[in-house]
Amino acid sequence: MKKLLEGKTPANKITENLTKEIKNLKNDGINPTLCVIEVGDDPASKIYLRVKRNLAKKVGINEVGLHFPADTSQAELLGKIKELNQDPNIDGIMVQLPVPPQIDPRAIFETIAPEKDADGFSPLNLGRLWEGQSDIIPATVRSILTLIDYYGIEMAGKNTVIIGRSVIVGKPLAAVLLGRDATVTIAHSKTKDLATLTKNADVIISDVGKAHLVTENMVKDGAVIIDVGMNRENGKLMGDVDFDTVAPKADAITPVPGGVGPLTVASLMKQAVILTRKQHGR
Ligand SMILES: Nc1nc2c(c(=O)[nH]1)N[C@@H](CN(C=O)c1ccc(C(=O)N[C@@H](CCC(=O)O)C(=O)O)cc1)CN2
Repeated sequence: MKKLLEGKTPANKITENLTKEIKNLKNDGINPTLCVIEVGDDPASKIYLRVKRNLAKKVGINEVGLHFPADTSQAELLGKIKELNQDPNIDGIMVQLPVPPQIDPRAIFETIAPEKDADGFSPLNLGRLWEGQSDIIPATVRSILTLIDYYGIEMAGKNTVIIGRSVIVGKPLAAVLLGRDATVTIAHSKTKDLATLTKNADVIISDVGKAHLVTENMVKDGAVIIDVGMNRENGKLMGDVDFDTVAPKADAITPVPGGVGPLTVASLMKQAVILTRKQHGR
């Protein structure tokens, strides 16, 4: 392995730049405000929300946290989102996932106003990615692009296999990488011979949530491997890629933890500032 694609250094750089940018906005009387909604009491979400709160404070974003009990109805949540859509003091809105089963995440994505869509999950913003718009994009996708740019990975003409077809990572990532002239294939649970695809890939990006999914015999020498998976095995956090055996073959590979993950929250803050600028005509 030639390069370890660690996320902390580019995340710190984003944080530094955002701090300066927000200071300038505040000097002009603009106070970026992000509303973060939690429904229920998912323990992992609590940790991510704390990280979001702390980073917002660090860079100078005004974070408004709202907590709803786990039995909140979809109608009640959507009603609150509609109110926030109309609130001129709120620049960005996001609802932490997962939400309780009585709430359909798609209804949330469809209700958040596209111009306040901090997660970049609204159908309009997701659709615009296929037209080449890439200023409002899901945080994980932005994080992957940040790694690609920071480490100077050229995507044009690269055979790129994305494993996972989620609406919030796999599909938008395909749109954005097509925009970078990559040759993109999306593989998923019904894909017949995953190894044949991955063995021919210059870049493999996995977001499935299955430990040891990508093994050494599935990867060609010199491939770039980006692992978005987060799995716990005997208490240990690991990605979808068998890091120890795949890393020696790879030209570049993300660690898990420490790769895409640390960039996710910084990417959300970046997006909150982009939304703020747009709403204030900057
Ligand atoms: N509305 C949203 N909900 C969720 C999102 C999202 O982008 N929007 N993503 C995840 C959770 N998440 C942020 O919300 C998140 C996930 C992982 C990390 C991270 O730093 N991971 C570390 C490991 C952390 C650990 O030890 O558990 C890493 O990979 O190195 C940050 C944020 C689901 N919900």
